Amino acid sequence: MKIAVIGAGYVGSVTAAAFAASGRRVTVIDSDPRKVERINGGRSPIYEPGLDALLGSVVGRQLLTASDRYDSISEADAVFIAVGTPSLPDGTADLSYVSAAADSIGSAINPDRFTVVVDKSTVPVGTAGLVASRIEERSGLKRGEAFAVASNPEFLREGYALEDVFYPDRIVIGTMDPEARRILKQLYRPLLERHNYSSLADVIPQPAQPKADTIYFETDEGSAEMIKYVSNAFLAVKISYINEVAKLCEAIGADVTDVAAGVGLDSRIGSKFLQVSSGWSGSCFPKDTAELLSASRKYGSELTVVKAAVESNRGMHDYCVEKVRRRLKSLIGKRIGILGLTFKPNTDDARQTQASVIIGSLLELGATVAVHDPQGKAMFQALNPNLQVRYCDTGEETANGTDALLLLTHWEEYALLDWKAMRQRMRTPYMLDTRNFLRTAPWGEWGYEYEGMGIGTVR
Ligand SMILES: NC(=O)c1ccc[n+]([C@@H]2O[C@H](COP(=O)([O-])OP(=O)(O)OC[C@H]3O[C@@H](n4cnc5c(N)ncnc54)[C@H](O)[C@@H]3O)[C@@H](O)[C@H]2O)c1
Ligand SMILES: O=c1ccn([C@@H]2O[C@H](COP(=O)(O)OP(=O)(O)O[C@H]3O[C@H](CO)[C@@H](O)[C@H](O)[C@H]3O)[C@@H](O)[C@H]2O)c(=O)[nH]1
Repeated sequence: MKIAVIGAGYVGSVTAAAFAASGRRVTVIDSDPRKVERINGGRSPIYEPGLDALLGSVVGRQLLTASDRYDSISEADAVFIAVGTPSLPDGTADLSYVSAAADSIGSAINPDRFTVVVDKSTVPVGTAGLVASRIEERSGLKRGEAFAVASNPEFLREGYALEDVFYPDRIVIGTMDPEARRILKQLYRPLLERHNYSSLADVIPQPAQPKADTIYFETDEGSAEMIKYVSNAFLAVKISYINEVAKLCEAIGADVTDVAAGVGLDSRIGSKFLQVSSGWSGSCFPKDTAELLSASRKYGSELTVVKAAVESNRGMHDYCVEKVRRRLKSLIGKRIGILGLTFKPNTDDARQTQASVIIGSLLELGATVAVHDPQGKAMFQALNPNLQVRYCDTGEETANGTDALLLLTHWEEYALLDWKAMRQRMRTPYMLDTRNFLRTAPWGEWGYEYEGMGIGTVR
């Protein structure tokens, strides 16, 4: 079977590599020639643990090539669309990249063979129909005859993308076309059965925990498209809930870590996504909650729970700034060090990260800010040209002369810093750990004033 994947970003490059590792011949198409060149050189276009080695292996075995041309579409049994769907200013999803990809597929599709076009991008209900009409317009073909369209949302998490694509909880397929269902089931069989993995054992990660079998779930296009948004919004609501509980724990005199652990022991609730933070962020939750909310309003059925989570989340960013302001009295002329610019560890993705909001507020309140991130500096700098901050090469340098350090992202590298020595670099030894990541260290002994999140003084 031959596959084409359009878009070599966080989803497309991982998807393409996983299909190639399961024995398919894959072409990944991207309009950015730098990404194409990197992949053809056997290197990852993004920072994602394990992806360099996997791409090196499948490119080396000639199972995967990259191109900026669409020629390979004419030979593909399945074409996956994995281009970006960022937010427009009104919160709705920008479908211009998906539309452009559909047009290019329409121009290149082979009328003499059946092709299933699969939407892996996160898109609103109805987009499968839009993709089909654009292909019909360009090609003169009829949906259901020479081609079909399916929705196959992706659920991978950045930083764990390989584990998530090789051992997913579920694969959701949205199409009522029987031929498309047959092709996709055949395509996913090696990943479902995990039988090809042994030959690539050196480049496919072992899951941290034993993984249950993957559920293969078939439905219609619209329901599949909806499943993706509802899943992301559900997770965002869950985090917002525990973050609000953290604030209450501080006020009432309880410890949110224990509260979350105890609550999560109920198997109906589960322990995942109950980690307190300065708020959820990144390239998915903010845009996907915005699109879902906007769709719910359009159809007169506003999802007020999601609306509350979005508002609460912004409040969480502000709460962190307020904690620092309260401790330092005023921020005018104060020097703040920020550890972590990405929305979570093990990624270089700095799109819509909470760090940009928090830093913006600190600067507005008169502070000067020094920042560090192990991987996210380049993207953060490119996306936030107006934030006047000093970029540091190390965590140690970030601490120099500061009145407060804020740990925003729990990179493992920050656990390894010599915190005792870091204290000597600071002007005022105040540390706000927004993830409760380093809370067990002997901060008092080292002369710090340490604050976590949601750790109230027990009365
Ligand atoms: N990032 C994630 O963790 C994640 C997880 C699940 C789902 N998603 C969804 O998957 C989609 C892709 O997200 P991403 O983070 O991989 O985006 P991305 O921006 O990292 O990658 C998109 C790629 O598509 C390329 N591209 C855009 N238009 C093109 C065209 N017409 N032809 C060829 N290439 C084109 C871009 O150059 C870019 O490399 C989004 O809808 C997103 O919501 C993302
Ligand atoms: O207990 C938690 C878990 C996460 N977060 C934060 O929530 C955000 C999102 O985290 P995560 O979901 O791990 O990252 P993503 O890579 O954005 O993955 C989400 O978004 C993807 C894109 O749609 C989906 O594919 C994934 O299933 C979904 O988890 C980040 O800011 C995290 O720091 C918390 O604050 N507490």
